[in-house]
Amino acid sequence: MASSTSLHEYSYSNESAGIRTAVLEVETVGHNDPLPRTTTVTRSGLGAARNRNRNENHPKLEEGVFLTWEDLWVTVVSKAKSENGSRSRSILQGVTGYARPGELLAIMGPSGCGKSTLLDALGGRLSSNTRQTGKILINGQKQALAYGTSAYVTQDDTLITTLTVSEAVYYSAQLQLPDSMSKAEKKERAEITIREMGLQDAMNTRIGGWGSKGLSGGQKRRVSICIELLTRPNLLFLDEPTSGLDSAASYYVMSRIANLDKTGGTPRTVITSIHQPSSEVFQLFDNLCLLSAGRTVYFGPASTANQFFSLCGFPCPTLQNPSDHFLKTINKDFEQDIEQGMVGRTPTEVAIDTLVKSYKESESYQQVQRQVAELCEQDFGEELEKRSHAGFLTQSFVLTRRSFMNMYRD
Ligand SMILES: Nc1ncnc2c1ncn2[C@@H]1O[C@H](COP(=O)(O)OP(=O)(O)OP(=O)(O)O)[C@@H](O)[C@H]1O
Repeated sequence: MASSTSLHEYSYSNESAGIRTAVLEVETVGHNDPLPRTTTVTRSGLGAARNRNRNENHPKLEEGVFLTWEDLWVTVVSKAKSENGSRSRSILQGVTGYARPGELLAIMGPSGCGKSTLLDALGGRLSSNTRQTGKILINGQKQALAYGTSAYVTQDDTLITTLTVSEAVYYSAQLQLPDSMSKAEKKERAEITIREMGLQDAMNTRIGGWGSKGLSGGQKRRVSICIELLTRPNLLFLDEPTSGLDSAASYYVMSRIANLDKTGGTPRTVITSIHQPSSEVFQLFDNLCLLSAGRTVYFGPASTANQFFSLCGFPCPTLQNPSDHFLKTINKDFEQDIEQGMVGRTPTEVAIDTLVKSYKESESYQQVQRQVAELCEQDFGEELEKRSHAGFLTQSFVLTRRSFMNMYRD
């Protein structure tokens, strides 16, 4: 049975709190489902989010990080001229979006479309041969990400293979957490974080590497994430956290990440780039940013992306994973190949242009603009505070100990 989706939009307001919330109901029938599934997407802004915080005791939303980027361009400048005679190349071309506390934003697109560049730009990690224009605001202000408020998990695991999981995480805790915390507190933080990532059974297993078997690939990814979570960052960037993992391990890693802020404390803002999520992993995303050659094909609730593609004339075939369909539709790497370079009967280049143009004219785009404007105007008070870390002497002592331990075991 072909799937069909219908949208119902209505709004309600809370006069006493001065909040108006728009609700988008997406009703999907298909995939052999006898009953329609209804996903409710609250298109609320900060006001409603804070309202939820007050009314449902949602923990400390005010301390969360709201990140917005507007008309963001990133250009690479090289000494050699390219084929068209230009010395610069635009990797990101005017992308706009936002990320909010308690939500997981996934950045998807074909290889080389600019996913890592967008993450790097938002995390303030662009390399020196790039130029960036556009507005990136943290809690409505232009500010650098203060120490301890954000963390970035890179694509590669750089772990010391001779250490066990608990040693690796505990050493990192001693290096990152402030001297004002006692050893017992640091140990406890390390243990809680290990449990958060579901690694309690592997605590005493050595990480392992070349020639010495240790953790699986998925477990290593989780140790890397654990280490970055020790400072309890409010903003978490993940570059391809599931690369090299099978679908079961990918789901496990992503579901842990998606459920991180459900365990109490300040809701975390999570932005991840991801290559090819399974449909189960895709369902974990709150928002989706789909890029093609540096342009936005879609930004909005992940649950309505399918509807957007259908409306543009590229419906997802029955029983096909939506993310596979999106990527197949906008991947022009194999354009020379007639079979691959056509979407149905439409050339990929034309399909991408249609989607980019349709997105710019869509209600989703208007909604993103409104949300970004609302977040930019909001008064969030003080800038994010820099957190203190371990002093020079502590770090020297811990690093020396860790090196000796590594050399002895190696
Ligand atoms: N500092 C740089 N100097 C030169 N070219 C760069 C630089 N950073 C990125 N690029 C180029 O920009 C394009 C986008 O790169 P980016 O790493 O953002 O893509 P991606 O979508 O993350 O790819 P993948 O999924 O393969 O990791 C690539 O063609 C890359 O070679």
